[in-house]
Amino acid sequence: MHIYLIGMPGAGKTTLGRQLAATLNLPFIDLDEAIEKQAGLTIPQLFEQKGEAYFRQLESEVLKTVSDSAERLVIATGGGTPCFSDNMAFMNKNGTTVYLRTEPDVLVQRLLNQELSQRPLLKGKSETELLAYLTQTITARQPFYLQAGIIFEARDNMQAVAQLSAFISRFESSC
Ligand SMILES: Nc1ncnc2c1ncn2[C@@H]1O[C@H](COP(=O)(O)OP(=O)(O)O)[C@@H](O)[C@H]1O
Ligand SMILES: O=C(O)C1=C[C@@H](OP(=O)(O)O)[C@@H](O)[C@H](O)C1
Ligand SMILES: [Mg+2]
Repeated sequence: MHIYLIGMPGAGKTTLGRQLAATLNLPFIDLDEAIEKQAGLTIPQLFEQKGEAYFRQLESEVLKTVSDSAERLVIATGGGTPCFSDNMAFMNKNGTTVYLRTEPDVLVQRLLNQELSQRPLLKGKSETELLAYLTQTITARQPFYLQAGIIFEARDNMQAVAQLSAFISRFESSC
């Protein structure tokens, strides 16, 4: 049974996922990185050259391939992963899903500190446009995100990892 981190871009799936894996002494997989490896193209190249529909199909396939591992993994998904195909049901069947819930204004501040060119759906947006896009997208995605086994508000990083691993072990022992 794997641990799947889900949530909006900037929620900390990759960052917290890596820390959680180190804390639990489990291998870490970033789904976007696995997709890039499989396609031989970066995420921006995939969107540009093949289009989003192709990316979503590949995303669903790679989610299933990496989940085939007999070893328990911490998997950081992409922001859209739970909302396409049967991915959310698949993840709930194959492990513990954790929704890293973050308010749009916090996401904007984190994302503005970063190079947006690596995130094709956000690229070229001003602060106002980013806030509008994230607010609207959270509303659309929330019905999927809220199917997660655990809903977690990430705060200070080090504390967040300890809290999150305690939540996961409590959740899994109650299942
Ligand atoms: N809990 C947190 N507190 C403060 N900054 C964070 C937190 N989680 C992530 N960040 C920062 O936000 C940015 C996006 O994080 P990332 O892990 O790439 O998010 P995701 O994979 O969910 O899109 C990074 O600069 C990261 O350092
Ligand atoms: O929100 C999305 O649909 C996407 C989020 C990205 O992952 P992050 O959530 O790590 O940015 C990546 O999978 C792709 O650019 C699409
Ligand atoms: Mg990520």
